[in-house]
Amino acid sequence: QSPYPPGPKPLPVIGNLLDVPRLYSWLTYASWAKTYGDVLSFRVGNQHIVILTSASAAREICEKPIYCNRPDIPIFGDRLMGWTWMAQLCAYGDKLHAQRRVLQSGMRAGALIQHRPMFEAKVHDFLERLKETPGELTMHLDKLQGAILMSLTYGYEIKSDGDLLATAQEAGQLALRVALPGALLVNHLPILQYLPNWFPGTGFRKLAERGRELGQAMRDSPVAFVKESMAKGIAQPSIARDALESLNTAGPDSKPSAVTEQALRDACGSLYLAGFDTVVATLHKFFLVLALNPGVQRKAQAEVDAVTGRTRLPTFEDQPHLPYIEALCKELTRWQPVAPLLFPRSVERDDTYRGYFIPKGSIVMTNAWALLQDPERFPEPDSFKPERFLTGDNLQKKETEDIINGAGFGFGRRHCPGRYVSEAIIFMTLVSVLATFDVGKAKNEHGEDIPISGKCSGDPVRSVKHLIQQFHQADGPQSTRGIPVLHHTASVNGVDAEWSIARLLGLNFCTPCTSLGSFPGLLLFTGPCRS
Ligand code: HEM
Repeated sequence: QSPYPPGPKPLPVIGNLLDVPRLYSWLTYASWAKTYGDVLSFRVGNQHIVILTSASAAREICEKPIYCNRPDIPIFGDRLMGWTWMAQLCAYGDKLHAQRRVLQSGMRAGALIQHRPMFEAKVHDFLERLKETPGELTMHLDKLQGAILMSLTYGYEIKSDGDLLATAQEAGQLALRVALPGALLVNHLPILQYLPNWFPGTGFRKLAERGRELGQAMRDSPVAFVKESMAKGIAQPSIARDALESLNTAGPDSKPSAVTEQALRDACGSLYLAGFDTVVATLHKFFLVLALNPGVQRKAQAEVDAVTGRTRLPTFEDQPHLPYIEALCKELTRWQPVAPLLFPRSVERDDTYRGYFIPKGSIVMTNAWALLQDPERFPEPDSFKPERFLTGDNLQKKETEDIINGAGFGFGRRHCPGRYVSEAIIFMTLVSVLATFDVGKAKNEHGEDIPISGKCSGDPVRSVKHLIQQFHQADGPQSTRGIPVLHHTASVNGVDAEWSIARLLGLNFCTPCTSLGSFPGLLLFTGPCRS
């Protein structure tokens, strides 16, 4: 048998359990990579873990179908919550292919053009709310992303309470509650799921039951809403509407990976949990970047102002004329990545890669943080420098972009299907905020800046928590920039422009985080979650 990929020497029974830090595990993996190379492995108990630290290895491995499963998390499994229908947790195979067809068709760059007015309108609503209560930034960002996802997926406008969004939000909170490391013993001792209900310590079954109900509601109610709206002829453009229309017009398709109504329900029902925290965390990061880098903020504002003449809000049509903003968006993906170890894969059967044996059931993770922090490719990697994307020949640019996309959104067959959606939301929010707000550090009672370190928390479950907590309550809106924050009912050229602008002095964030569960001392499943 070929050797396992090299790695630190394991102890008997526990393997490398004591070598894997709970905090900043990606830093440890990056330093191991210097000794053991870009494909290294270690063991925790009898679980093999492989860490990839080069784009070439990540591309090659993540493209192979046998590396495209997700590790099992018992609470989400079919005996408990039954959430394995969700795209992000789904086994690799026909069901996933059908879902990904729905998602890729509904969220490809071309398909998103019809949603641009909606993105702009939701961002304008956000500006209004931010202007009124800048200290509530977190709440406003949550509302922005919630409203966009419900509209994009179902053409649904959120109401105050008890609506479809509430179900998705409860499901998001539950996902966090049940999947956080140490939250439920059953995730670490899967045998517990087979115990009868009366057995002490099986309280997780109640949560599982609620999860099952929410999962069902998340899949069925919104699609029922879309069908009803279609029957009345008032359905707004959405991924679900377009997919239902294609289903109605297409002839029967007997391929195992054919799109069915169930695939469509599953695909659409996955989007809130997959696309919420990742985008909200990136937008939080943007505000942090502005507060930490006044020079970047001024440059970006100057570029936006030159295009709009400071008489209107920016639009998607302005995008080709905003190269510095484009570079800023890329740097935002690179700097302090939201998913430093991407989402883990599990290996379906024994394999040999570059002469190394990778056993069935191994967990494979890509150290995206290390790829995006490579000083040869990204000099001074700790600094936030959009300029790094404005130079270089085309070839180098292309390679760098591939790395940013792969390390930001995943390599290979299970890469993020929501990349273009997040790029559109992030672009529109960035330019609109830059046009209308100045973002700065909060002041203390003596009027002095409260320092922000910009240091990221090392907990893989909360890698952006510290970034976010470093903001402080704003001291209220103040007029500065003199650009209209338009009501979304107004035309983009500003007929009903309201000439009152807020200044953001400081922000008060909650704690979006970036992974869903872990082994004792080891990240098991990296993905979006909330706290
Ligand atoms: C800044 C924003 C985002 C980041 C950084 C991000 C990142 C990721 C990553 C790293 C993966 C795993 C890829 C892999 O395993 O190779 C993923 C999967 C996924 N993302 Fe995103 N994502 C973002 C936004 C979104 C949005 C807005 C949506 C949808 C509206 C979305 C939907 C999904 C889905 C459905 C999957 C699961 C795909 C699968 O397992 O086959 N994501 N994302």
